[in-house]
Amino acid sequence: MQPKDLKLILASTSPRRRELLGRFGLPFEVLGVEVEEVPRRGEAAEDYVRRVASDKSAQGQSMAPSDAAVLAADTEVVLDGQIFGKPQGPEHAREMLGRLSGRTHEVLSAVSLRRGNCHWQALSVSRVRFRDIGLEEIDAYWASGEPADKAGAYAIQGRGELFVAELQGSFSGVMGLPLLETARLLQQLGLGTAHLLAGAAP
Ligand SMILES: Cc1cn([C@H]2C[C@H](O)[C@@H](COP(=O)(O)OP(=O)(O)OP(=O)(O)O)O2)c(=O)[nH]c1=O
Repeated sequence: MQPKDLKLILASTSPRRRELLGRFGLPFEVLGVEVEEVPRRGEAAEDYVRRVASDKSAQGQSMAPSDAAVLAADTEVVLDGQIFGKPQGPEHAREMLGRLSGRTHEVLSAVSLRRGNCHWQALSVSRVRFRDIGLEEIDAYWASGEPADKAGAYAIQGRGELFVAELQGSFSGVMGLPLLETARLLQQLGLGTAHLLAGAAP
């Protein structure tokens, strides 16, 4: 049973997150948030994603009704400890994908949930191995428009899967909202897994 009067808000502009949260069949509203996404000097990638996800949910909470539960997330690609955000243009995408080619990187997705004074967080870490990618392929991929707004300049849920030789971890986490970790956080609101598995009535 969904707790009565639960108002759930997804603080995100990402269509991927909307689609992924939508899989549970829960009613929720979406609020766009925009926070500064700049790692601090010496900040570890894990601390950075957690901080940004937390900033997003805090900003969402400041705009939402006071009794609402607010969910937000942040996803970053990490190679050799370096954080790859979204590409700023074709050169940047070429550089990122060139460096990811033939290597294994991590995708960190932090999820943050707030209600009232409570704050819960979860982190999903996945390892993704790319096959070797040619320059011609990178340019063709950029021209598709898919990499532009994605961390690491690729989308595993789209054509970018053609680069993926191996995935260890969470497909939804790489895509932007790890569903297992999100479900665990939603339990804090009284939403059990059985409720999420059943989905809401159409
Ligand atoms: C690696 C990867 C990332 N992404 C996306 C997920 C995120 O939308 C984006 C990373 O940027 P984020 O800053 O995490 O999110 P966002 O700016 O798109 O949305 P929000 O409003 O919630 O802050 O990259 C994919 O869609 N597929 C992938 O395979």
